[in-house]
Amino acid sequence: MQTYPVTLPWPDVADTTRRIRQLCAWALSSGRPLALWRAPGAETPTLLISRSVEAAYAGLPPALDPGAPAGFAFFPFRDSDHNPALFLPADLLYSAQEPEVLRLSSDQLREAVEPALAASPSPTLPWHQSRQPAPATATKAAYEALVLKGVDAIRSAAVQKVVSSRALCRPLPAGFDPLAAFDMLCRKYPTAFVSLVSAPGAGTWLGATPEVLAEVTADGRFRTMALAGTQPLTPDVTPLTAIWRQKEIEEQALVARYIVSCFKQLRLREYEETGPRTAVAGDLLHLRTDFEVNLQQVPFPSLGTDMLRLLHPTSAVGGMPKAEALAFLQEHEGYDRAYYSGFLGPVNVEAPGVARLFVNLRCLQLRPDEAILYAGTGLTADSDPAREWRETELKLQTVGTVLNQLTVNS
Ligand SMILES: C=C(O[C@@H]1C=C(C(=O)O)C=C[C@H]1O)C(=O)O
Repeated sequence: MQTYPVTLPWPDVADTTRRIRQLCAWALSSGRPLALWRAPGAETPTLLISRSVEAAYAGLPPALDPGAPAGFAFFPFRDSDHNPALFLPADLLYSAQEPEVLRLSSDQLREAVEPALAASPSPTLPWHQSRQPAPATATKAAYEALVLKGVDAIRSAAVQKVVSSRALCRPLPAGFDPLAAFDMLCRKYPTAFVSLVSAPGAGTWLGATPEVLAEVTADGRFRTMALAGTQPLTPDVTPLTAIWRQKEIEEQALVARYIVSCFKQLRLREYEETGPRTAVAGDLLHLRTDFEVNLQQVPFPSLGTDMLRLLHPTSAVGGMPKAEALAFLQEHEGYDRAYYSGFLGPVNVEAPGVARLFVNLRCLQLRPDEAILYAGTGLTADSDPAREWRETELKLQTVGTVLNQLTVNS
């Protein structure tokens, strides 16, 4: 399908925020899925709308290959009928970098969207809702009991590492506006991948994640990272002064080793490994190792695709060994993670062959009157339940900040 740019006569002054709102209003009221995102370090967001949700149902994770279709991947933590894997085709693209231009895949879509450009969107938009009930939320006692079970499983050698998580339900402030919340996350977290995804069936998800799952860049590099270990960023503890405990060093090393084992499985030896270093993510610090492969120098044209399929879900969100850790979570975690700790991001949108996929962390799901927030912590044999609970509280604040401060429509 050919996407051609169309310059459309927008009826009013060049206000990209308003244009994004108009396009979202049209997509949502006509039952179409949308994804709005701002890449780390980018100045402006991109909006993608698909012709229908039926066109977005996906099986395997997307191919990271210049010839593959352009779209936005939105994959759940685990496959299930409740949380379909989606690859939203790039039928309509709008980038605030080119405010007068819409990229459309067909004349049909152009005819459908044109009248909407003159409409005045209402301040409250009909965001898509998940058909699933709200997930069970864990009390402090319940979460600490889960951590203890995880520690037992590690001590008995059933697993090496497991990442437990929980959901938290918070009321939405009156007049909460997801687009204003998205803008706020963009301003507050310039180095995060900030996203707002709304799709029939999957619901509406907002987040600001620090974790790259698989990236293929315009200059032919494949990148991924091992991110784990958490402590708060405070005036006394900065990336330069942070000290890590043995527990966090081991926990992060396991994630790095998992990535190396995926390269090994593909028999790739030519990767560069940098770190671990302390990295800032919002008000938190993590340990991070970066991995990079120069795709021009290795005989692996499908490395991005193969690595994506091997990596997800990584040991940073599931555990190790993968199958045993996932079985532990299925049995004991007690709620449906849905799209939390799945992955998301654009493929072949920026340019053919460029993909930016992130782990869906520091996110929330919007429901009519409430937000469901999600966070997890990597456990090892030395985990302290009260400390792990506090760590989830800190992580929940990253996206939770929009609920504290946003009460009016912008
Ligand atoms: C699971 C989460 O984060 C992951 C787990 C971390 C940890 O255990 O220290 C750190 C970064 C992420 O890889 C989350 O944010 O919910």
